Amino acid sequence: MALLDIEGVSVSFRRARGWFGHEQTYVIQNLDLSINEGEIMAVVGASGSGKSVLAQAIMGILPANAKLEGRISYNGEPLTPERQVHLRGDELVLIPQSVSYLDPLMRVGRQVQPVTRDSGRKRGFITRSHMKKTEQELMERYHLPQGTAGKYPFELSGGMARRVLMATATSGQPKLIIADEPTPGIHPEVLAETMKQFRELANEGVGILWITHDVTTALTAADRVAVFYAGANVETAQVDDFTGTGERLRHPYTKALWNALPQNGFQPLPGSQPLAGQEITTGCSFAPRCNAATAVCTRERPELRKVRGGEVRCFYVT
Ligand SMILES: Nc1ncnc2c1ncn2[C@@H]1O[C@H](COP(=O)(O)OP(=O)(O)OP(=O)(O)O)[C@@H](O)[C@H]1O
Ligand code: NI
Repeated sequence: MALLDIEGVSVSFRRARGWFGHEQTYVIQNLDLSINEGEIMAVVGASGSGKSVLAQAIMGILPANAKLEGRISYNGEPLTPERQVHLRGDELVLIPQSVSYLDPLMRVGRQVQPVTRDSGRKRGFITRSHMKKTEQELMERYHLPQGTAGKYPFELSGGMARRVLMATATSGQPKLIIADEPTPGIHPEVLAETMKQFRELANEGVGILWITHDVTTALTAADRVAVFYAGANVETAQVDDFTGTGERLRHPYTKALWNALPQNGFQPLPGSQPLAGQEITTGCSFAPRCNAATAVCTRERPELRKVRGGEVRCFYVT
């Protein structure tokens, strides 16, 4: 049983249209994805492919105008809004894409919990010893300069803020971490630290969903890589599949992503990702850019199927 199981999940936003009308725009379509205990699953995909929206859906923090369909299970049971509230910030944590998730009016030290939780500590009531412990931890474990705990978020540099977010998320006893990396990437040093900490946590059994737009980075630390295209996961590959000219990769989009990397010859993929639409796409969302597409690809939507130890959403991959 997977730690997190996402089955047939779609997310749409309700937007005003004209004077009185509304329309639903689908940004995630029939997504299937699972994360096991102790596994780092990287999610890669172009900007706007729905990665952060998926993170919000799992955490239960989608905006009010969003509609979620499908099933998300955690530990074998449906992840209901009640369970999300109960688990959030505890077993289930988010390292958000932007620092704007930190409370701008609260000193950093109050937003980070020390590793050993003070028993009976109540929210809002922070003792001097708590602040001291937090300060020490920020310095030792997260390499932040002395005095960080007393600062406000706006006083932090990008790299420092990232470390604080990491500290906030990992200081309890998380079982599932959703890490949404900022675009463009984070400071290489902070990234290296983060990846090391993720691996340690994964070794302890924590499942990690690691959202990044950068394939090269994903490959350095992940176990599996889920590739998003226009709101759907087109492939789940093993890290080892990314090799050579991409002959072990399954989906044409994953191959194109791989071959577009500077070290693989910078071969660009013509065209662009389709925009979010009013309805779930009938055909394959990649068909307009695919050399191998046939009539069936624009007519029918391929299901995710298991191929060579991975998963792919394409009729023709063998
Ligand atoms: N609150 C919202 N209301 C309406 N549309 C939204 C909202 N939030 C996100 N979207 C749309 O959903 C789509 C997916 O956005 P998302 O932020 O998940 O992309 P992403 O894959 O995380 O991109 P990036 O790599 O740039 O972070 C985009 O088209 C975006 O405009
Ligand atoms: Ni994002």
